[in-house]
Amino acid sequence: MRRDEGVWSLVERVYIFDTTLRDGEQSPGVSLNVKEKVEAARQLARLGVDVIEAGFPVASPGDFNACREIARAVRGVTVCALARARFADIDRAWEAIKEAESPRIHTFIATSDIHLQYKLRMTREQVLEAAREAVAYAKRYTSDVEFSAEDASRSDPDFLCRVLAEAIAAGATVVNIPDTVGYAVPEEFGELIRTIKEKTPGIEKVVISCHCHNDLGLAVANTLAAIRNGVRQVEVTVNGIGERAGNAALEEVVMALYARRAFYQVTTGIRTEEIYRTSKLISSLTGMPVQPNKAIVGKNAFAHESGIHQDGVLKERTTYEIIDPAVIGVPRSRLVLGKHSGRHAFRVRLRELGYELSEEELNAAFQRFKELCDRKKEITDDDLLALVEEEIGQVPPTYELRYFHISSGTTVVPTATVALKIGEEVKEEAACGNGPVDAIYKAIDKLTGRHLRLDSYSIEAVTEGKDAIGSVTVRVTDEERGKTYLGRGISTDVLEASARAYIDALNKLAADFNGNRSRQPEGEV
Ligand SMILES: CC(=O)SCCNC(=O)CCNC(=O)[C@H](O)C(C)(C)COP(=O)(O)OP(=O)(O)OC[C@H]1O[C@@H](n2cnc3c(N)ncnc32)[C@H](O)[C@@H]1OP(=O)(O)O
Ligand SMILES: CC(C)C(=O)C(=O)O
Ligand SMILES: [Mg+2]
Repeated sequence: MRRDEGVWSLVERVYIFDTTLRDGEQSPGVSLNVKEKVEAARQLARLGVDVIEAGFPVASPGDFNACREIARAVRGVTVCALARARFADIDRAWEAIKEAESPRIHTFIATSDIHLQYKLRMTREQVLEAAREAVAYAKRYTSDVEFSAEDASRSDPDFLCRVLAEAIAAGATVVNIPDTVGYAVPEEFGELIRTIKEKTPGIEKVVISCHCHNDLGLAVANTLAAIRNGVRQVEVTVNGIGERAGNAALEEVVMALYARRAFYQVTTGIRTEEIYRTSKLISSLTGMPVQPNKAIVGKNAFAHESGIHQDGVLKERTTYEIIDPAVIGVPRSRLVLGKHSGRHAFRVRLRELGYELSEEELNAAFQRFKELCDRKKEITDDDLLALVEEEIGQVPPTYELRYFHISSGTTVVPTATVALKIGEEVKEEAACGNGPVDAIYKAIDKLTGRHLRLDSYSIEAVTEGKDAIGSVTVRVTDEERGKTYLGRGISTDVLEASARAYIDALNKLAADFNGNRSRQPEGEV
């Protein structure tokens, strides 16, 4: 709890208890060093969480040091450390966080019969006693003591309420109700909170908290159900990381309360514009990538791929977005150009790239774009640039590539069959060559009746990845007329790009011949 809030005012404010550095670090494979934990804690404070659970100091010297450094470094937020219901754990926890501006000891013990019988090997009476003693012992160190009834959702509610009452009587200021194994479902969990409120003496004096795990994918739903029933502290982690399937995701809970504030009628102290940055930082520190379709912070959370949605968003963002991405610190939504996109989004992206195309040019470029989409998963800006440059740089085509076929390999003579549309006719020719490109060019020569000298041929990948677009540039000379032409072709298939480049040069030659090289700069020969 922040100092300036005073102690436990029960206004309609939901306190955000971040356990990324404790339960989040319990994610298999995650281990943060002291420096990384301090960096994360500073960002959590910037985000505006109320409590940072910094670690479990008895677990290791590293965790102890991390808690101590966080307690020293971070201000304006409560720093909390976890301890079993054992004096030695509590001593260690206090030692680690005592320099915090606002320290909290969080002690816990399980209350379900299954945990009592098999794990703790304790009777109910012993657990009651341990809870009471642990809270009272922690209370000697600090006024801010949280008690958790581990596996509360699988506990006998009457016994659970008795334990909570003991903890409150011993001085707990927050009682936490964990759904430790993610077993609860929302209606049931909400009901449990109601029962606790009705049946636990002293409950009105403390903040009720919940801590939900995601084993059934219900951690956020259960947390929201708990809030609806009176919980005013929620234990969450950034990106939902944590033991097994993780914990309730901070960003999802916070943004559900934000987006549906009229429904929930509660607020948090989170600076939502820091959410995206925090998610990125935690992902990079923990090495746990955020799945693209993750709510709020996934790469696709504000990306629109289909034409109808893109058109809607361009006309009015709220048609397909319930949250303005700027609110969580993402500058704007992304229109992803792909095979489901339409002309509106295509035109807008080209405009952003500096191209204002005529309707005719746009339609031609759009058709090429759709063909490209069938071959390439994601169309990048570089792809678009290459495509549009080629499209608008074109002269009226005398020759159009219809198809080609290649037979090539180490033991055969490369042979190409090429079909061109010339005027209204489609003609086909075959030729052999030194290699597949040579064979294609010879077949094109046969079809056009022109014999150009190939002065240079170069190829480069204009985009990245295995499905990159290849750009071929050829320089050819019409020896009869002593003129040289540049041709450029692009495609994900380098042979097709080669054919297109050669045909581009031939079209320039033909246009020159016919006196209608309208769009080519003078001198580019
Ligand atoms: C639901 C949760 O997330 S709880 C937090 C889980 N986090 C962690 O466990 C991470 C840090 N843990 C550790 O580093 C170690 O487990 C330690 C240092 C805490 C303990 O290590 P060890 O002493 O070797 O014990 P170990 O972990 O094998 O067993 C746990 C012991 O604690 C007992 N225990 C478990 N929870 C509690 C509790 N809340 N209060 C008191 N005792 C408890 C168990 O019954 C067991 O006792 P036993 O040794 O008498 O059988
Ligand atoms: C320590 C407690 C709060 C916990 O992490 C759990 O029960 O899941
Ligand atoms: Mg947990």
